[in-house]
Amino acid sequence: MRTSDPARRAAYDTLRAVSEHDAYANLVLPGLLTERRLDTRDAALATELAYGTLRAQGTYDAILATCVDRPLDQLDPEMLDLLRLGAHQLLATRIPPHAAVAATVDLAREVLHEGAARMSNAVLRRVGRTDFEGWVEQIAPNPQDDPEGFLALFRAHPRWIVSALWDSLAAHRGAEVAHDEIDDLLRADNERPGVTLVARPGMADVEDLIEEGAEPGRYARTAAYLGHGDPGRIEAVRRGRVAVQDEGSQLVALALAEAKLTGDDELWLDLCAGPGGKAALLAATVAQRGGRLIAAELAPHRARLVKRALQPIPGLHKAITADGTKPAWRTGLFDRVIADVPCTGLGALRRRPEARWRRGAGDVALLAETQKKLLHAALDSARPDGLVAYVTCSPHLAETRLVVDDVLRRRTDVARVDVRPYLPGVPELGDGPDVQLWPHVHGTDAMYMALLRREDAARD
Ligand SMILES: C[S@@+](CC[C@H](N)C(=O)[O-])C[C@H]1O[C@@H](n2cnc3c(N)ncnc32)[C@H](O)[C@@H]1O
Repeated sequence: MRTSDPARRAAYDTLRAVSEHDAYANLVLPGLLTERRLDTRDAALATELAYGTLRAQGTYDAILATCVDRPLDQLDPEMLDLLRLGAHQLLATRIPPHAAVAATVDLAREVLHEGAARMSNAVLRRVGRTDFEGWVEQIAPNPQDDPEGFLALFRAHPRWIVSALWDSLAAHRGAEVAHDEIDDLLRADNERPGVTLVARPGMADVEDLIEEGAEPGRYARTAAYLGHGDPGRIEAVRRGRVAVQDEGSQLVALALAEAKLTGDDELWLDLCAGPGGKAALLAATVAQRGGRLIAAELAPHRARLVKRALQPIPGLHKAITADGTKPAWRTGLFDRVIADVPCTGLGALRRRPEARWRRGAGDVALLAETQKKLLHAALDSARPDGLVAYVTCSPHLAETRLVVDDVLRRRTDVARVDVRPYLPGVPELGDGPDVQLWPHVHGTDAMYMALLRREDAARD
């Protein structure tokens, strides 16, 4: 591949892989950067351009729709990606407008043809006539009349997501706070998070990571922040004693591990384990108590990742490929169970730049059905007095509180446990008993956790 502009070319190729093959930008781009040996500066530019363009794609499309003389779905998809990349440079970077247009026109000539170069020149000149705020003024609804519609365009989130996040903020933090904070939350979704490390209990210490230049985590005793450093340079990461893991994920796993339990405490289950981040943290923790973890995962390729994640952890843990809704083990077997269920991922939008445009409101109901089945199965798998953590990386009420409420309405053998005492030092956890973490408040992904105790009674 010959190009005079490796950063823009890598960004463009990432956009194409995402649009054409449903690829994940955070998996594609690092591979391209390594394969093409981009230097640090170009790699940083390519990352900013690819992630920034993908994050704000819906807003750029709304702007481009007013600058192109036909519906956007009638453009070649290559042309559309190119225009989005150009719009991002014009509206959200410090690249001078003439350079943004010229670089995109050159790229059009290189990857498409002369006609595309002419078209991108004409369209981007129209885009560049006003700045981002100017465009918002022209095409966004009035914030007083339609605050959700305004924020959807201004903060580049689909409207249904703005609405779901707002509802969840209101339910957990009150209507007034939600009104004041929704913009902070959406803004936090648009910021690339730094790298957080987990020092797996009994295998590494946060102090060792501080010596490597990391800062101690705010809340989890296992967490350290590496900023935008490369975790691969740390020996303990290469050996699996330390891994990359959001602090919210660490907190919910540790809360389950710390919750008060009477009786045996040696057999734990992770019902939805892939790719294995929480499984590895829980396995290291139960190993310190002389116990073991069974980690189930439906997708065979993800079960292989779980197996790999568990390999360095001391103890006799096991990764199995299994459908958690149809347990392959006898009921009432486990002392502690985590059901970190498949969800829309609305709590981790800052990590996956394209994710917000991929999901639709219709996905939620379908996922909620699976989530309920998995929670029933998790409860059935726990022994009497055993504990179950229901966890999602989405704050959507229909995937969190409403799932738990629905499952509990149908059973007489479950009690709710207040999670908050097991998150010591974490502020602003609401009225309980469940907890919702927030990127703009806690600096973590928006993890949700409900804690349930299985009681000795029959299901309805
Ligand atoms: C949110 S992810 C789990 C993340 C994981 N706990 C971690 O910390 O790395 C949910 C996982 O559940 C898996 N899954 C979906 N349906 C399942 C089922 N019926 N049984 C077991 N796993 C399932 C998905 O493939 C996905 O890997």
